[in-house]
Amino acid sequence: MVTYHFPNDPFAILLAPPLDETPEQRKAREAEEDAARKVSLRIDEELKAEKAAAKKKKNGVKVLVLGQSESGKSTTIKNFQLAYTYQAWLDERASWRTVIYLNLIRSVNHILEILTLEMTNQDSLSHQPTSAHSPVCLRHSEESETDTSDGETFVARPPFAFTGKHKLLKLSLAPLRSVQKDLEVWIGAGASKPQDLSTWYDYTDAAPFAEVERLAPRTSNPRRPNEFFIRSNCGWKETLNKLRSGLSTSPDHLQQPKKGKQDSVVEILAGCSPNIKSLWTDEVVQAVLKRRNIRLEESSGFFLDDVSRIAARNYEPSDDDVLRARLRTVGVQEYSFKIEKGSEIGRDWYMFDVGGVRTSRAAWFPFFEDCNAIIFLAPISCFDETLEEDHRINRVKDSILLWEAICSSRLLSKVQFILFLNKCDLLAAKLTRGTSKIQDYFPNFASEQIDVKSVAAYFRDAFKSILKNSTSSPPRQLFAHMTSVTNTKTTAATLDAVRDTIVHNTLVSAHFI
Ligand SMILES: Nc1nc2c(ncn2[C@@H]2O[C@H](COP(=O)(O)OP(=O)(O)OP(=O)(O)O)[C@@H](O)[C@H]2O)c(=O)[nH]1
Ligand SMILES: [Mg+2]
Repeated sequence: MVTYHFPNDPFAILLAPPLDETPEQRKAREAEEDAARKVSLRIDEELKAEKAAAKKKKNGVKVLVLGQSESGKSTTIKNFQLAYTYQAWLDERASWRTVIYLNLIRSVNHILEILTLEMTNQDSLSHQPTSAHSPVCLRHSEESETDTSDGETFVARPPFAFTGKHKLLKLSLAPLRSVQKDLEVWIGAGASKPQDLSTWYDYTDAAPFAEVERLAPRTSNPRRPNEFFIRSNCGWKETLNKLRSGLSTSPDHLQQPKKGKQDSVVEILAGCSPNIKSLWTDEVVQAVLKRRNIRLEESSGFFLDDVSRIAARNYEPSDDDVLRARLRTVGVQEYSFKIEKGSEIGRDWYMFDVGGVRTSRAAWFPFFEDCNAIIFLAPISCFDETLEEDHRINRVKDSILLWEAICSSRLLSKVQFILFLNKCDLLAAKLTRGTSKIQDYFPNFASEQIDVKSVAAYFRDAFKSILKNSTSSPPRQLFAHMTSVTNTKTTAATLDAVRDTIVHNTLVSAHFI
């Protein structure tokens, strides 16, 4: 029997093995203690690694990419990936295939819905005795077709020449509706539409984070709820990882796609490909879309022109496809890059991509704390459009309100601002068409010349004067760029300039220069 001596140590007495411990019990105890020691060592190692990562991050450059939904934030980050971490980009590229399928199928289903509506309306009008031999009468607004209430202006429009071909196309492409539903479940939150706020009695706030900042105590750090936001499993990086591993991104395990489901999507799409092409190139369908002022080719996630290539069984997404693919960001997604060129070679960059819909913006605030620069995207082609989440609000006006709040944030008073006046390619197309007049939406626009340059200059001045009037001291310089971030060539040059600006200003504020 072993005798133990505990000179007045109550803990040692408490933890001591029983005095009558048998050799077997001792062996089991020692094995248990050994396992516990290993766990403790592993935890120590993890804590050390976390501390090292936090220290490294402290020395890195932190950039927040902000702007309303569909302003091009994720696309800008994709450009950074392309330019600075091409291997990671390549690893991820194939996973975008499912998202591109969904983008394509959504466009097809959108056309089918409109076609069905138009055919039904025309059918019911043609059965009315007065219109049997006369042109179909439509209300002047492009959307309503059958309302004959008093006081409306009506214009006579020739009926569309629908034939049996359109009925057949509708029938043969009908399975795509359930494929879309499957893909949406499969992809998860990023595939869903944002919550519709337009039926709310009150307008929602453009910058709900301003209220969070106002309420935050000035002395305390607005601590980041790290685990929830950064490791949020609904960010698109996680979505892509799951798509790559063939798992459902839906939290509901009952919704897991059956094995081979992706193969069946590929098969259905390949089978539908000729009919999709026939639908998209059909003259009557094009006329329907035109009359309704729908320009699918300018909306996000447009792939109808590439249907034969994308619906091929061996389809692999190209860089350009990935850049044009649309997946809504939900939560906040962190990206890290190492600068591979110039004097700052080896420096770590951390970029944060956020969800831009109004209801997501309160979640931005915790990331304001220690950021060095903000890239703010304002899509200026949207001067005549409204927010998807609230059709009462003009998109450029929303961007301006958002910018005002960011400029007056106390926490951001020392942060470098870089403005991307984005979607200049779409602005050019819109101005050339001449269907919308900028003065109808921004009556102060006074330039005689109406082109991309003058419109961009008008908005740049508006953003600049807001920054100038904000309270920061010393006044900050605004670096504004006209961009079309789906164009990788022109964007690469902009990103180099942005990188140099951010690095320079970060060093200046750290008193290194
Ligand atoms: N033509 C054109 N399309 C663009 C441009 N910038 C972005 N897009 C497209 O617009 C869509 C939306 O872009 P995203 O980068 O996903 O927008 P986001 O700001 O991240 O949107 P949220 O994640 O909802 O906040 C994508 O399909 C892009 O390909 C541009 O400059 N020109
Ligand atoms: Mg995004």
